[in-house]
Amino acid sequence: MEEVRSTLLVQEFAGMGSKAVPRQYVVQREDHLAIAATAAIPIVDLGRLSQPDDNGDEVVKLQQAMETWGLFLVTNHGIEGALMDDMMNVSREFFHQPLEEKQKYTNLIDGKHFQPEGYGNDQVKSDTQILDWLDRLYLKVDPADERDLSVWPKHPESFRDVLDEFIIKCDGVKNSLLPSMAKLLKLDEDYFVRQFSDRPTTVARFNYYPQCPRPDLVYGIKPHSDATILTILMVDNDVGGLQVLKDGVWYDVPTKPHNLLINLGDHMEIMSNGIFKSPVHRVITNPEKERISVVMFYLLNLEKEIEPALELIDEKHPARYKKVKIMDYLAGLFEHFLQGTRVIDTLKI
Ligand SMILES: O=C(O)CCC(=O)C(=O)O
Ligand SMILES: [Fe+2]
Repeated sequence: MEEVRSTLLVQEFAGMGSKAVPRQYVVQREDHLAIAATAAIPIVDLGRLSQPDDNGDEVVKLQQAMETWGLFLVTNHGIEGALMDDMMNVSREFFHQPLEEKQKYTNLIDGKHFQPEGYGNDQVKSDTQILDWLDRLYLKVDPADERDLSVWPKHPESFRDVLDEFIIKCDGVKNSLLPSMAKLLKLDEDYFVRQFSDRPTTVARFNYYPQCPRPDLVYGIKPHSDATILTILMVDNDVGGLQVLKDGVWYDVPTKPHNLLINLGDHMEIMSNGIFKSPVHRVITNPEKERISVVMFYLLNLEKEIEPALELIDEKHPARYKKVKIMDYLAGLFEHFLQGTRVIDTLKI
């Protein structure tokens, strides 16, 4: 199908100060601001969780979070507040540059053909598609030899150095969570760490949600679950907007300065045979304030097949998901996202 493109990035449109929003962004439903409450997700102390002799409460909190919300906050995670602030600040500086500067990293080849990496907004596949109210920068960071540095910002000048350090630190957070997750499933402690040993994929995504005159009509990001093992999010300290769906009800996700949010992904739900949950979440817009999030997506090697861990399967606990190659999983992702459906549901047995 011929690609149809919107002519403006969201940030440029928002900057015009219009009180209306273009029709491509308008959602055809009305429930999306009806929020019950704030999600009671736990805060897990990662330092204590990693101490074998003194981690009782933290393990219980982690288990409860993984089996109900699929979401939790972590504190004492080893990333200095100053580095988190730097990462947020250089991201904000990047988005605040003039359009011409950001377009040097565009995600449109020859101004036309969409590629996931780079700066821009949604891939537009038809003129009836509903767009999200965000611009983003999307960078593959692992395997490191597959980085396309032509779309890695050179300005602000410290962007790459800060990101390099942030990547290493977030990787450490991921690696210190995986053994506890495996133990909760009574798998070998290094079960998940081993899965990540062979050229896994990591993607960094910088989301910029400009202020929006009609939060009642427009999504920052439509409902979805992440196609990852897990996702680490650093969200704006001052502006909420992330919401999670549980038992048919939407909840606000709380934030705390310098905490990180951990969001389990579909591939963890599959490998845990449904014991751990990959939450459906979305972002709503804010009429007064812009919002930024920095997100690290952790996937295995895309050539790998995933399935429920064989150790979890027996006569009483049959496999609940079919085996799937990660690459094939990702191939169907965007279409499902647009339809408001989930790839994982097509694999349920
Ligand atoms: O901005 C956020 O808080 C969430 C972003 C998100 O869900 C995503 O990038 O997949
Ligand atoms: Fe997400």
